[in-house]
Amino acid sequence: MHLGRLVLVGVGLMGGSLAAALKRSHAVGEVVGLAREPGELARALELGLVDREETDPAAALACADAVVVATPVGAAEAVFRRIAPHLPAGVLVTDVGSTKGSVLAAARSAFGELPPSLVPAHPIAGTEASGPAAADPALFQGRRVILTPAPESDSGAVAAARALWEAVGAEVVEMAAEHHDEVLAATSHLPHLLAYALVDSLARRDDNDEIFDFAAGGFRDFTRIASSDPVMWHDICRANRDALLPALAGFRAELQRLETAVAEGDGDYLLTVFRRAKAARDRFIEGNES
Ligand SMILES: NC(=O)C1=CN([C@@H]2O[C@H](COP(=O)(O)OP(=O)(O)OC[C@H]3O[C@@H](n4cnc5c(N)ncnc54)[C@H](O)[C@@H]3O)[C@@H](O)[C@H]2O)C=CC1
Ligand SMILES: O=C(O)C(=O)Cc1ccc(O)cc1
Repeated sequence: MHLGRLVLVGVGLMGGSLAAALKRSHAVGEVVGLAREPGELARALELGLVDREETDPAAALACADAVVVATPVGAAEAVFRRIAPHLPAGVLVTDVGSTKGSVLAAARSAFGELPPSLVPAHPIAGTEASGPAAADPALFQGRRVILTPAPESDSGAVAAARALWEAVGAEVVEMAAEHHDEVLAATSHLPHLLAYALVDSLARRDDNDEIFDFAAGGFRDFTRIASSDPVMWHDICRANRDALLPALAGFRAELQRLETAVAEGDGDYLLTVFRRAKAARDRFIEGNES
């Protein structure tokens, strides 16, 4: 797989990492960053993540072989509207957003109908860091990327998206957007919301200095997740409301049951839950190490 020109909209952790990885594997000739205003991509240029900054979408998209949208998901519709009039037919459009139903809806609204060359993607790789300085060419190596093509998606475009992600070392799987959003609501969006809620609720206590002074490992792990980019997670929680609400309701019921067990001194229930959770985590780690 070789792309002559890749147009990147959003050159932060994800966009920057993809550009760096494609360059490292010699899978791309030129990376053009489409900026909102001149100078926006200065740092990305300095780091060699993009070769050229363009603010004019027509100039950026001329001769493009692929377009990757790597902005927070709330910006997707505005980005699609900006590129729509200048997108040559058949050019692959993909993204890295954490929610997929919202990206398909944004594209339908911006383009009028879904372009067959649009193949939404979600790399299950990342960190709490953001911005171009955090870009890492190895970020996708050995990680999964979920493609969520629509029925309208062209099979050639799906194959091109697959080849792009495989070129940076990812394992590509396909899934319906709705199923993706339900799975990720439970495994990613709910945990981030819980981490933000826990850290915020403790930080707002009067004795918060002492709480942070004596924070043991467990709380520290939650604080790492809660230091993720607030705008990005605000966008995700709004975009995936329909799947996140049932995940939250299910979790609230579980928490309620645990509260009852603590109140009633029901050690059997606590031990059952803790043992089951530990076994699940141990199995998960073992499966991911092999
Ligand atoms: N951070 C992570 O670990 C992961 C993030 N994602 C998804 O990747 C996407 C990007 O996330 P990050 O790279 O972490 O964020 P980031 O904050 O590092 O980068 C986002 C970039 O988009 C630019 N941007 C924002 N609005 C824009 C617009 N309207 N037009 C052009 N550029 C715009 C920002 O200037 C910034 O450079 C998000 O949709 C997120 O849900 C997916 C997997 C992992
Ligand atoms: O930093 C972490 O623990 C993450 O979970 C990174 C992450 C954030 C968002 C995604 O859509 C996928 C992965």
